[in-house]
Amino acid sequence: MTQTKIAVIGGSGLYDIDGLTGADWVTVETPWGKPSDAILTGTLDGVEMAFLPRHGRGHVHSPSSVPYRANIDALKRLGCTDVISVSACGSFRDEMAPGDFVIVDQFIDRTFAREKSFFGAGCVAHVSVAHPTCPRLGDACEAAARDAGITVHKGGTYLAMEGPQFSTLAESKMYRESWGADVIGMTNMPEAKLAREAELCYASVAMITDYDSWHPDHGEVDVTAIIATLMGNADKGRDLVARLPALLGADRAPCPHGCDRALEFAILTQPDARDPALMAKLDAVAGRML
Ligand SMILES: CSC[C@H]1O[C@H](OP(=O)(O)O)[C@H](O)[C@@H]1O
Ligand SMILES: Nc1ncnc2[nH]cnc12
Repeated sequence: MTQTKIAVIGGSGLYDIDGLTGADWVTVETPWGKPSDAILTGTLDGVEMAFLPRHGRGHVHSPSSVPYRANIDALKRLGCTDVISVSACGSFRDEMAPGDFVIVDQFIDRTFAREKSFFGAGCVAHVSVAHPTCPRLGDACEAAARDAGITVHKGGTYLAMEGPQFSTLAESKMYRESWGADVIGMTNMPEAKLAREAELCYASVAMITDYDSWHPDHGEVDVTAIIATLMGNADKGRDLVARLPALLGADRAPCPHGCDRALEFAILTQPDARDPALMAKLDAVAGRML
């Protein structure tokens, strides 16, 4: 058993959470640069929590400029075991309506202007992301959403686009009709891949704000409409997060899906061929293996 420490990465509209005992914003330095912001730490129902606003307070970072590696490293460095992403998303399905939540379990990664791995020349590693989210953590998020009276859909494919512009109508239709995506956003990749490399359980809660641009009855997505829906969604997101500690508990058994052991056979570079400078940067992410 290890001690549970739940990290929440808050997306657009979610810049803090309430009710933490001993709440403190802590600054964390990482070898990958500065995280998006300081991290709000404290306990909730006796469980340790860490909250990081993905875009920073005041919404400073665009989806492409979010320091994804620093964010995941900082959460690992703080001892987090589980990461829950709470994100604003567009919907490609009639039944996934604005205001609903989707527990995402798959991704299509269309991002191209971001650092996607902690590893590289001097220490090569290949982790599996066939199942990029943790079912145990996803189940807890679903239960928390249901307890909070939120309309929640279990399972869905999230199309991660580069942005910051929204999709063209042709892209929107292609993602929905040909590619089978259910929701769209700009931030969960490479975040989910990096969490896997850092051996953290990762779950993604998509808070639906709009129908992107494909829906014949809803016109094209625009940010004013998104913001109107975002505020109500953020309150529901806070309610969901507040219910997680009681559901996950303070003592955590090893992940039954192996998220916490993802690096076990992943590092290919022989010990004597590894680059000492990169190895030093991997102290938190891969410390267990080094
Ligand atoms: C405010 S609309 C576009 C913006 O919102 C989402 O951010 P996040 O995933 O952090 O909630 C989307 O991915 C875009 O970054
Ligand atoms: N339609 C959309 N496309 C990309 N990111 C989004 N975030 C919220 N709605 C979105």
